Amino acid sequence: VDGSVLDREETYEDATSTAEFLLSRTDHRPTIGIICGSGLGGLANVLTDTDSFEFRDIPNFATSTVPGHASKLVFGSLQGKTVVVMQGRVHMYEGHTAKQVTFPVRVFKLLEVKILIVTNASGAINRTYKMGDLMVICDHINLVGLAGLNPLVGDNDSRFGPRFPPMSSAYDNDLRSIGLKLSEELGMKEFVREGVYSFQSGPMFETVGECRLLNVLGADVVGMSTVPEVVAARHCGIRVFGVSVVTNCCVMELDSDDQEPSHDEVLEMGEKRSADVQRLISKFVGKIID
Ligand SMILES: O=P(O)(O)O[C@@H]1C[C@H](O)[C@@H](CO)O1
Ligand code: HPA
Repeated sequence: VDGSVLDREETYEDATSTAEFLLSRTDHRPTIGIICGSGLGGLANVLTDTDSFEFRDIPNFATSTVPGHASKLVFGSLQGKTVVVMQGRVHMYEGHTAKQVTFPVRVFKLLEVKILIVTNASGAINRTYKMGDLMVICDHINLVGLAGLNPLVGDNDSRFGPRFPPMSSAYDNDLRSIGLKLSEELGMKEFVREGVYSFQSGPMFETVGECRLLNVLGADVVGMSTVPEVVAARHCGIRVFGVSVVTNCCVMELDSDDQEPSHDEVLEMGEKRSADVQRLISKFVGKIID
């Protein structure tokens, strides 16, 4: 597959050699990893004292082909903490396997990252949500993973985690409380929600019937990423905090005049909210004990 670098299952040894590659080229020893969603990579630009690597120069990393995903791994300082930021991510719809998409998370584990912060763009299923809202993710619905396309399928390497990991508290309760309290302190209460992210593989946006189905299932938003990374992180014991930017409202009625979603609209709204996301995540990093 174009852009994919491994044609076999990524192993613990692959992750070890990638981690060693990075550790020999930076003095940073991050305890917090951050993955930036569509239009949200600006966060990497507020780090200081940075060491930056193009994904294509990192052994075993895949490269993103999606506009709005810079494909850089940036180490640096943020609010007095050492962090590693993926400025952009790769998605399964680009042709990568779930294991390739989550390989960076396993490398984070070997770098001794303890907390993963994930951001993404999503479409609103919940009819009370508005474009531009931020949603602290409290749970996910992994339709793709439930159907068998997930990074934990295949041999389990117990050096990463157990064969049967629980996912019932995937999004850390304490981290969510800190994030929500902080959003109030920052005057964001009016547009910050807490809700459920549902994952579909993409790259097509959803039909009306699919949106209605997701609504019945209890989803508040839908997107095309994040969940594989969260599954891999929880498997290896990394705590997770997630924020989704509602970049568009899903079309819930056939033959309506509602605007159809487009990636341009997603990027535009992602960039509009990017300063707020940066502010929230930066202060959050400053507050948490890693
Ligand atoms: O990486 P994220 O989940 O933020 O990207 C979303 C999902 C698709 O990649 C794209 C659709 O516009 O944005
Ligand atoms: N659907 C799926 N993924 C998305 C959407 C959407 O409406 N908006 C941004 N990412």
